[in-house]
Amino acid sequence: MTDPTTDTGGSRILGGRATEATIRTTTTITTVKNTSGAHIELKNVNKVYGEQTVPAVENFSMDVEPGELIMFVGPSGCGKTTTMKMINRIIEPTSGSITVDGRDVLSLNPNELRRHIGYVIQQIGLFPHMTIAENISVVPKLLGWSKEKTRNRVDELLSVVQLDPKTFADRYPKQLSGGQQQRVGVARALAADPPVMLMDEPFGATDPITREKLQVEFLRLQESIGKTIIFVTHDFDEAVRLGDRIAVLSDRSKIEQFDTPANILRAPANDYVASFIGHGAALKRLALIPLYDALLGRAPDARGSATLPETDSLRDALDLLVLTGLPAIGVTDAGGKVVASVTVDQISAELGDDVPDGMPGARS
Ligand SMILES: Nc1ncnc2c1ncn2[C@@H]1O[C@H](COP(=O)(O)OP(=O)(O)OP(=O)(O)O)[C@@H](O)[C@H]1O
Repeated sequence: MTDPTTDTGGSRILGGRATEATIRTTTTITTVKNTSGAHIELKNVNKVYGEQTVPAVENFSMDVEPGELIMFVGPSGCGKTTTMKMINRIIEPTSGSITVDGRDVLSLNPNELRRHIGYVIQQIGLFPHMTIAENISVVPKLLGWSKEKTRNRVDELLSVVQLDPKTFADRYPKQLSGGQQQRVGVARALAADPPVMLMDEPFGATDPITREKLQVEFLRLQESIGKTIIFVTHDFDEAVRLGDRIAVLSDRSKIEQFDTPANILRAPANDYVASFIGHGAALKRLALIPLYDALLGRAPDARGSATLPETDSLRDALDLLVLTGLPAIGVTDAGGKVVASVTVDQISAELGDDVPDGMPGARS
């Protein structure tokens, strides 16, 4: 590998690393590591409620790879929830086919199906008269697990969602904050280790700070568990932050664009998608590019200049450059050694034509 500190042409400081970012920025989705997820396929799925003449979902087709985290984004009433709930048959499709790992969900017993698909909703839905441990144990109990196996799983899951089992297992839901309850909701959905998780605005009811914290935790969790997840949200920024791919939906669940966050930000398919992105697409793209994946300069000679770890994003680097007024920021590797530098010009170069106003290279 080229030594980044001597490469005058700029280099990616950890070239070739199979990162989340490389997965997200390429058009073809590469395999996500550590997946325990299932393949989901929806083909020409329709839903017409009752006597209605207009379908809530019309001819919806989508192929989801094992371990992918797919975000459904769209306005209220466009059919996101209906589409998602047809996968575990909380809502029955009117026509079309849905398969999970090749098995037609319509041929499976609905209760059996739901035990294999974790489900997290905004209203959390914890049972108020049960302790946290009992709430998480609902599905393991249905599956006939022993007391010991269930208790071990509860403790393991509480730790996974960053709640100390000793403190929280025997509390009741009302003794937890909203964010803590939401974590329990995620733990409960994971209890039987389902290959598929459906998440309906799971963080919607939390304040922005808790929400961001839950998102970060959730990403870390997904890195290790690699479930196939369908996640419904109103919030495009949440979709960009979390999704491997985003489906931007309009009325009747029409797919306006289905692609990686980076590709949608770089090239929205139409005005409808562009209106969802709103302002600042370039800045949102910068937040998706970690420094180790960017084309950077040689390590700065000057000592004592500001530094950032390579795992931070180009957006973080831009913020620090603006804040300090420095011409360059050092980039450190996992051992804390300064291995490269980043300047505003390099950040502009990464964006190509898509440079925000006020940065070098911006079109006037
Ligand atoms: N049980 C129902 N009976 C009749 N119509 C329904 C029913 N549930 C949903 N709808 C209608 O189907 C359409 C899609 O609703 P859905 O809840 O899937 O949308 P959504 O995109 O998830 O909305 P939101 O973001 O507000 O939750 C809407 O027009 C809604 O009014």
